Amino acid sequence: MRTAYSVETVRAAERELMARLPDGALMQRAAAGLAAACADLLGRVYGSRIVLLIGSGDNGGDALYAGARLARRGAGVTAILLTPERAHTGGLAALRRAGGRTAGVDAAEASIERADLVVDGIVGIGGKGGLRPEVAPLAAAAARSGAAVVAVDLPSGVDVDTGEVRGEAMRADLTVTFGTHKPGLLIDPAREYAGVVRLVDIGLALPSEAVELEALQHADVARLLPLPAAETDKYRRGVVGIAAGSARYPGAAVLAVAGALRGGAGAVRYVGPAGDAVIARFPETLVSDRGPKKAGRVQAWVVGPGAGDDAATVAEVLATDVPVLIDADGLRLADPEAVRGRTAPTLMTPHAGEAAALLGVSREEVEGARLASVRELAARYAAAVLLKGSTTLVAGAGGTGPVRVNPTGTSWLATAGSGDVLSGLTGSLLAAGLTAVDAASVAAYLHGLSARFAADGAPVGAHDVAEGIPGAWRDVRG
Ligand SMILES: NC(=O)C1=CN([C@@H]2O[C@H](COP(=O)(O)OP(=O)(O)OC[C@H]3O[C@@H](n4cnc5c(N)ncnc54)[C@H](O)[C@@H]3O)[C@@H](O)[C@H]2O)[C@@H](O)CC1
Repeated sequence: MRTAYSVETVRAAERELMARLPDGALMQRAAAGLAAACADLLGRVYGSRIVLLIGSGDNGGDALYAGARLARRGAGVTAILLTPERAHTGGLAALRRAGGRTAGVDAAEASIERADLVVDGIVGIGGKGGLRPEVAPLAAAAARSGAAVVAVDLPSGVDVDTGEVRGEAMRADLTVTFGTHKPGLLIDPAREYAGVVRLVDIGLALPSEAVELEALQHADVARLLPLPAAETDKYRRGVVGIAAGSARYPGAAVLAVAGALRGGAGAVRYVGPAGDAVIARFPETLVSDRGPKKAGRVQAWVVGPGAGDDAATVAEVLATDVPVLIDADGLRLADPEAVRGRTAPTLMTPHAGEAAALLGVSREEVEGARLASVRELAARYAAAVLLKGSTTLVAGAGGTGPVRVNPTGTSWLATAGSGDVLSGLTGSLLAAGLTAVDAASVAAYLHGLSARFAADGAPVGAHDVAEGIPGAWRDVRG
């Protein structure tokens, strides 16, 4: 499991470790890791031209010490001191001893233009707000120059704890982060500014109860996949009910069933007006037109994809005492009191637009503040929430505790119907007995992986994503 911690937790762990180490030892660990990552990126250090952008804090100190190490290996290193009187004293002395030069902001753009590598040591976890106006042009110059950009700890200008980007920020090809990932490195829009993230172990001891974000990896997902035992039957594997589709949107029903058939439940029951379309495509589906209550036993329901205005079905499903996933139209039709009052687990799966409507804010606000939005929805509805998008997030009911971030997402998934496939897949995992948070995060993982495999660099349709799910399972199980 990859984890991320808040600045507060990182700072506390740093203080604890610093008290036990000689002065400056921690910064040397960080600088050594940073210099090694820069050297790997450059390939050849000797003769390379490196520009360091140096702010007023320890983040600049890391960059200066790393610059000194690279200068000793024959790189031409120029440090641009953005606030010369406040640059890290020890780091500056080390750079000068190693033959590095310093320059003021006036010389910065010309140096950046000729550089092979630009190191962003402007701010790290102590940064507040976007880049200052006088520094913003340097970010643009770095982006123009063709030099590789390495951010120290995190790209300057992004919000480390939330992934929000409220002003100008550096865009890095590589971010070398220390001790642990930070939320801003895993959540869009900031994640996009970070490029590839390399974690350098500096010996921090971080308490597991303070985890802010979790990103499942292959091994975690493999452990959570429901596998049929030797003596099982379809009912013991779980039956998932899909209440979806309408005369107008029969395709949503077909796609949700397509996802559900690949999620590990023993049987898929479909309830709604699109039974003929579903049976034509998937004859193994148990179809009923008698409404959720009379459809027969299910262990979890999916309600909402393509549901149009059928509020009665949504209410009927919410009144059951099994786990319920509410998606798409269902989110609009569900009575918030009925959701909050449920005793069995509830999982809501909005995209940013649907989340915005539920929260009464704009879509841009949700996209700019995903972590806060998913927690807020989970708190308001006392339900688990999967917020779809460029980084899909999953919060547990109530919104406290670690939020899961899906690492397999791909923009190829931004295609009509892919959410219907996800809802069916997730419902199937719920029926098979996974918790709401596990079902949502495992489904998002498989769904993203499947889309990557199916796309392989070309557009995919939602049905391709559904068909690729077994391949994603096999890949995860190794
Ligand atoms: N504490 C430690 O032991 C370690 C810290 N390390 C490094 O130290 C960094 C944190 O250092 P600091 O706490 O000194 O904080 P930073 O270096 O991140 O920034 C603090 C300084 O930046 C200024 N500032 C804040 N926002 C700004 C903005 N938007 N534009 C320009 N200036 C801004 C502040 O006035 C302050 O002087 C970490 O990110 C990491 O790189 C590493 O060396 C590992 C060890």
